[in-house]
Amino acid sequence: MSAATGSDSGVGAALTPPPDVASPVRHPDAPAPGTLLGAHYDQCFGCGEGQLHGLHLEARAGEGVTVTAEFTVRPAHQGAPGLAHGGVLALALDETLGSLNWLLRVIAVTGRLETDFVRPVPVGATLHLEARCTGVAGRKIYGSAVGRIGGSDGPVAVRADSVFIEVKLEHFTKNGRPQEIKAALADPDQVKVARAFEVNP
Ligand SMILES: CCCCCCCC(=O)SCCNC(=O)CCNC(=O)[C@H](O)C(C)(C)COP(=O)(O)OP(=O)(O)OC[C@H]1O[C@@H](n2cnc3c(N)ncnc32)[C@H](O)[C@@H]1OP(=O)(O)O
Repeated sequence: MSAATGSDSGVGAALTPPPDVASPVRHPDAPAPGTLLGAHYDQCFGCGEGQLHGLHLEARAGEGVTVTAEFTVRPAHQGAPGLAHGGVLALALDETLGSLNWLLRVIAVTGRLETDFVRPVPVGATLHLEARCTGVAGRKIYGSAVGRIGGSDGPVAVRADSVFIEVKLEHFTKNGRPQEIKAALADPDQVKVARAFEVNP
């Protein structure tokens, strides 16, 4: 078997929802449209305030199962001189798509993320992201996101389609490094504990 085929290659793991896909259902307790979601975990590289060079991405609940988010590219995020690193842009898309799970109130992790890099994003630019859940099929949660430069009507810089897979809390408690898991679970703020793992509070 060649290295580019077989079950470990990811080839064939479709991003197209199956015919029996269900429309996503916004949880009744999801934050109202317009609400800032805040960081789900202060050490998250995507949104956490505790990460000096993190993206500090700010996501906001939208209508239905949609979110908007913003992040400003800083010098620490460069790939080529003066330009955002593609991996950082993929992270911004991943984090925004991951925020959708909070509106569904489902614990899920990224299984697949396919990204189009449409135009370069300079340092100092603010990327305006929009993500929407396009369907749910069993444990698979499908989503799409787009990032525009400078404003919600700015030119498209990046796009992504994703499949998140619903997991149990044990996904984190069994696989995460114990010291961080213990610290996160010990937070006296139960909402913070819930959000660190995106668990229904
Ligand atoms: C708290 C939230 C933080 C959010 C942060 C932002 C999001 C992230 O970056 S999360 C971190 C990055 N992601 C990860 O670390 C995930 C690592 N991967 C894993 O742990 C596992 O492969 C996992 C959990 C995704 C799937 O494993 P497992 O639970 O055994 O799935 P499995 O039972 O094989 O498959 C379940 C279904 O998902 C599908 N599936 C599994 N993996 C994929 C994939 N990569 N792509 C597409 N579909 C997939 C399967 O085909 C199957 O579909 P069906 O039900 O139709 O047969």
